[in-house]
Amino acid sequence: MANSTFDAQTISNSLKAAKHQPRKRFGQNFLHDGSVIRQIVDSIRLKRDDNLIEIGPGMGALTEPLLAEVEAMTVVELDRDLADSLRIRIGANSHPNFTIIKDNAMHVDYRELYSEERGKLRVVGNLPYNISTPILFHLLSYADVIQDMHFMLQKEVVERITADVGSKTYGRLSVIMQYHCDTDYLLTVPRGAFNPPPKVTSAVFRLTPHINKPVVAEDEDYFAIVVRETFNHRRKTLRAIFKKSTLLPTLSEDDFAACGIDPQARPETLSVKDFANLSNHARHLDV
Ligand SMILES: C[S@@+](CC[C@H](N)C(=O)[O-])C[C@H]1O[C@@H](n2cnc3c(N)ncnc32)[C@H](O)[C@@H]1O
Repeated sequence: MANSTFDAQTISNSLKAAKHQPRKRFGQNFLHDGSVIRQIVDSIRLKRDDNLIEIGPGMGALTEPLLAEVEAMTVVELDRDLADSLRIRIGANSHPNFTIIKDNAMHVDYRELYSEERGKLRVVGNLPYNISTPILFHLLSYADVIQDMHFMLQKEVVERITADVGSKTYGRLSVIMQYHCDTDYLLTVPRGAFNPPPKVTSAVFRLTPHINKPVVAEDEDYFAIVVRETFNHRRKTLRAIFKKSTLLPTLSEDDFAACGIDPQARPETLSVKDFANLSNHARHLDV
């Protein structure tokens, strides 16, 4: 496919034509760098019959090149003005398989977009940074109907999501996301690729929900509490964290040994499997 026609001038003209002032409260930073747009679209490796969903299409910088690659696509846009101008620009009538949902992505029931015939969802979005983590958690609750997700977020958040155990950025977000999905850092995107430029550098990453989780927490809510409580005190040893916490039981040497974990270890050295072992063991003990 030819390079995207979405250069800085096109976006700037589109914004003017739509008399659209980027709205801070909706996290509106529009992509205008054609080569970045092409790299993002290529990284998704779409097939014609994919069930593609874009969150926050904005002025359509990603939407148009994405739509060129698939037979059907649904977009979810909160800003009604942008959704209306997208309908006109893309010509929803001439694209019977292009659907615009004017709604908050946090309120969408993604299960309704799935069917055996359409297949699992492939979700894409240059996400509004102000609500990025809640949107990710909302989508994780639909992991069984999602094939994969490609998102752009602040580089710092992407580094945390994709961090390896033991690294400086490994934390709660890494463990929870990696419990549910394979995570891949794909590309770094400079501030200048957007209009207006955001304050920080961005990055694109892929989340692929596990079909069969390699590690199973018997109680996922309790697992999330263990992860949160331990990383709230990431400088302390696990022995001290469990002793001090009002939500977790005090663990004996035998308890730690049963989980195969050194009580002197600190949270960032624990793998997802270690956290699952700890929570599966601790949930049976009295606090
Ligand atoms: C960072 S902009 C990206 C726009 C476009 N995809 C691009 O790359 O140029 C985020 C987009 O998400 C929309 N948005 C913000 N909050 C939203 C929400 N809760 N649900 C759906 N869309 C939202 C904004 O209006 C905006 O169009």
